Amino acid sequence: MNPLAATNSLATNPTLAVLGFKRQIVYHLHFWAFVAVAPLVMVQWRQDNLLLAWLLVLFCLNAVAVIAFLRFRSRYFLQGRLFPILAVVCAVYSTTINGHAGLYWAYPAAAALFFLLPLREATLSNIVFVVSMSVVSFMRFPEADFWRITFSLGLTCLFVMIFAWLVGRLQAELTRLATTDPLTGCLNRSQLADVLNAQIEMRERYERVSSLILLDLDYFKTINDQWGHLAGDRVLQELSSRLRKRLRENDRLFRIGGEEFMLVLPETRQKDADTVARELLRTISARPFVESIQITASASVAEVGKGETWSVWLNRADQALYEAKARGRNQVASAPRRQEDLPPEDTDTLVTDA
Ligand SMILES: Nc1nc2c(ncn2[C@@H]2O[C@H](COP(=O)(O)OP(=O)(O)OP(=O)(O)O)[C@@H](O)[C@H]2O)c(=O)[nH]1
Repeated sequence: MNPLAATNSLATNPTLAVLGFKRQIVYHLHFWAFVAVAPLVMVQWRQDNLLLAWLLVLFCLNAVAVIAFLRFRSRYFLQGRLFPILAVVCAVYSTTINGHAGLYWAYPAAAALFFLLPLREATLSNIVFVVSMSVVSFMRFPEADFWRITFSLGLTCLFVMIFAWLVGRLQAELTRLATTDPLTGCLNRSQLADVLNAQIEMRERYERVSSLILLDLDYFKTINDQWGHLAGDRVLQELSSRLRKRLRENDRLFRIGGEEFMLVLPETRQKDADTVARELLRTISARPFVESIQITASASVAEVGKGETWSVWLNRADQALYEAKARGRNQVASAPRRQEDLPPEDTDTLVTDA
């Protein structure tokens, strides 16, 4: 696998894009660290620092292994944990035996921790690192140098930590913006295939059956025409919050079109999803929305079938929704299930009204 592939070609969803960039960072970090450290093996060997030379050999071998795993297996060798450990040990040991010549490597090592480890882990590791370097400096250098090293290394860690924290927040915010609909806060279509595929996998592997509900407001165009787009927007916002109130924590709510929503209900059979869909329609029609707007919705329910792809599953639900609309709206239609997906006691395969 080419670790750059995820960002050279367009990633299919924002989560994959972030993973692609993380892989690139890990890949480049190990590559350039290898280029910088490999010549030092010879230097330390010639100076008879055999232990340090072997540690550096280990460092280089780990870099090669990480690069190879990323390229050919698309995963991290030992989860990328060996680089930070070896970098810190080498920097501390090298400073102990080589003085200032070893100290200079402490700064890139401190920065690398923040690129390779989760923020909390990197911060804790760096505290241990700075304290270790301070102890070595105290024993090895004059007092003025000890203070300089402690503060300059501590400040370097602080700056990189702030930078890593901001990048992490920015990444989380961009992912949120890319995966949710700004009007309603529901998930958008970018996650749709992943979420449905995860349910399909649960069905195929563990026989755990999920269902989806498609829900579409009836005659929404007339709301916009009569009360304006702003009122229409507020109806959509209130609708999503009413839907959310009825859902379980594991359920996922998508806005997949203008006034069309999709709910994914893990571990829920068609019969139970049908009950939920009917309740949802009741919560929509029972109380008026903003500006006393009275509205209804139509819904369809489809349980995932064995061997089905997500697009076939969604298509079955789509057909059933069309059926609910055609039969007069404000009702639930169950997508017909294939014979092999039916539990023995269940013969309810027909389209049913709310
Ligand atoms: N206010 C608002 N309107 C939207 C938004 N997205 C889509 N729409 C409107 O939703 C309406 C959808 O109209 P149709 O597809 O004809 O559906 P409908 O009027 O609900 O009719 P049925 O679905 O057949 O019951 C269109 O007028 C769109 O302009 C949005 O974000 N905000």
